[in-house]
Amino acid sequence: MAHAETISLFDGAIIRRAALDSIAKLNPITLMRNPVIFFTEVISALTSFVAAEDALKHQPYGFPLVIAIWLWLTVLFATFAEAVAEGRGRARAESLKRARSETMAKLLIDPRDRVIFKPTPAPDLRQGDIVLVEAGDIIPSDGEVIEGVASVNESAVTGESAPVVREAGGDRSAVTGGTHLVSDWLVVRITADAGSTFLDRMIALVEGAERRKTPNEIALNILLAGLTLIFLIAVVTLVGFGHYAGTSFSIPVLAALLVCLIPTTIGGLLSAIGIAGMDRLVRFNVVATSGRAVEAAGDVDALLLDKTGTITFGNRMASGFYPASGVAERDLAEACALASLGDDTPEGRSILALARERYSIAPQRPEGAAIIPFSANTRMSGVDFAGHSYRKGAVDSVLASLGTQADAVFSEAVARIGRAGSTPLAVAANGRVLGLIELKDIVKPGIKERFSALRSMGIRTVMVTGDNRVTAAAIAAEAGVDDYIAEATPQNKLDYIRKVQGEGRLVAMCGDGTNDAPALAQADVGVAMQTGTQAAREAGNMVDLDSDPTKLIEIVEIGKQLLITRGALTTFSIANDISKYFAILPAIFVTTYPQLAALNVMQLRTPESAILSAVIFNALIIVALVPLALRGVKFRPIGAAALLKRNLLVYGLGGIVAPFAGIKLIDMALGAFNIFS
Ligand SMILES: Nc1ncnc2c1ncn2[C@@H]1O[C@H](COP(=O)(O)OP(=O)(O)OP(=O)(O)O)[C@@H](O)[C@H]1O
Ligand SMILES: [K+]
Ligand SMILES: [Mg+2]
Repeated sequence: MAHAETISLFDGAIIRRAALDSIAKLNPITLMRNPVIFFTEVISALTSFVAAEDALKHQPYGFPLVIAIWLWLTVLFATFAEAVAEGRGRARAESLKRARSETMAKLLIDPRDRVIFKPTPAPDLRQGDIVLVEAGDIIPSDGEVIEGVASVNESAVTGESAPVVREAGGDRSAVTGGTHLVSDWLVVRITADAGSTFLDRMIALVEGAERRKTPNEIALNILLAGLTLIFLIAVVTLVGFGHYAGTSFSIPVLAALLVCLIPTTIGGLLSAIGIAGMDRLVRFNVVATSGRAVEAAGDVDALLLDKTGTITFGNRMASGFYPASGVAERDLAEACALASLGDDTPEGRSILALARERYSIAPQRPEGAAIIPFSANTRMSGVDFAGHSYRKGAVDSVLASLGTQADAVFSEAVARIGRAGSTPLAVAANGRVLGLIELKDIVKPGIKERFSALRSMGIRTVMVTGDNRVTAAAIAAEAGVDDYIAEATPQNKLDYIRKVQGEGRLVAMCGDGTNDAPALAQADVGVAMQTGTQAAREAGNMVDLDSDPTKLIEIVEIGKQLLITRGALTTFSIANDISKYFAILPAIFVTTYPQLAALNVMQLRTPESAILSAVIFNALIIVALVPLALRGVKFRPIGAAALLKRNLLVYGLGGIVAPFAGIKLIDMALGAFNIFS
């Protein structure tokens, strides 16, 4: 999380820029997106006309003018809140922009020839171009490794400076533009046009340029607009009532009353809360492409995880050959090597390496060989040549394809490998099973404790893997997941998510492979590992730059915090009304009904001062709550009901009490300067 440099809540440069931006945001056309504040702007404009007339005819600094100024300030404070939230993201975007490379790419004219290349500026690269990247080079754009193995320093994007391995064929084939190659070379097929690379999208996201209102925000906005309308009707009714009672109210008084009653506090802070949530994720090195996903994370019931590369480190390496009865180990090793000849996955390469190391077997690819590449659906790979056929793959898949069954010795060997948490691959030559390969993998450390933390948050963890049952069970036990599904195809993963969603629950999925992409796209929260494939990273709605599946804990906390903050400030905003009533209503009726003076519980000095104090409080409270909106209300894992009770108490009761104190103080301060005495 190194690049997540903390930006102070009150960074001077951000505040100055936000002050300017908040004025630009007064443009009514853009402000219309926020109905409550737009309405406040209309009221402010109307009051300004009255105030101008009053200032010309009567006194230059009269009550209408002061009210008009504070109504404008209310609008300005609301746009300021949004501008500050955006400014923090912008500061982060600046540091990312520095990573955007203006490098020259080595464009290969003929991908088979790694010697002749044409130097091409990175921005001129198009999807499908093939480039060579050598040690010391900056990777010019996003792409997929089609040849080579190399270590890459991705700190420009992830902040993590330990190099990561990038290689052709497997789940670690994606490279990101702006990162740089530390060793060896790679041939990369470019997968993004200039302007739409991962870095470009990340910059646009943190700048807030791509922010759209979430369905929840739209719903809340509709509710707030409805409340505004109700208060408008109430105030109009009041005018009629006053008329009947022989009182008439001036426009500034009515405007003040109306703006105090409509939910300006939450209206002004709503978008800042959403932006801040996304921003908090970035600080945890998670890039969310949709605000909706962040909200969904707050309510997730189940988390699905891929095994290899997500729960385990994912560098599955061949570690042993286990021949079937009557087969020599060397013959098995040779068959394994032949079956892996065209297999460009890390698993395939590790098998060739082990055969070379143990038996110096290094077969050449025979003339006219037909390569059968690995697919997540068949769960096998192999080669056919000169009437021979070699296959290797998941044990059940290989046996099923041959129509044979395993004998007891073989089954025991499969189980033994599985119990160790390794993956057994069955190997067959010309229809006969010759034995097994063991692929070793390691569970990421600390994962068990983190999963138990998820459990205490009420989230079920389910591992879904293409691997066999025994291995799945062993890894599931080691990692401490609640449940697992073995021998799963991409379709199974998708079906499982749909089933859980069908029960009305929200599902998160963490994965890294191309075969996880459909599931990542279907999940409500799809977290792709940065180490994963391009397809996975595009299908999900979040990318974890640290490739840590247990990061979901932080993601869920941030989602919950976002929902709680919004709820708390809505409660606060609406609770405020009660005390503003007590400030304003006695003030405007006191001449007609002197008995109402009894309602003046705050003992405010004069009607004008009471009304102005309420308006000033109403404006200042927006600014006062900006830090809370940006930082978020602290999330405590104490259960939904307890949390609701606590927040109602703090923000509901606080919302009623705070304005009494605030308005009284402002009234006293005005008195100290003899204003509207
Ligand atoms: N290169 C390969 N050749 C043949 N078979 C393979 C190869 N790689 C993996 N397999 C087999 O296919 C199974 C499914 O692999 P895949 O990578 O699709 O799993 P997955 O569904 O992504 O689940 P996970 O990543 O959790 O293991 C593996 O468990 C293994 O038995
Ligand atoms: K208000
Ligand atoms: Mg996988």
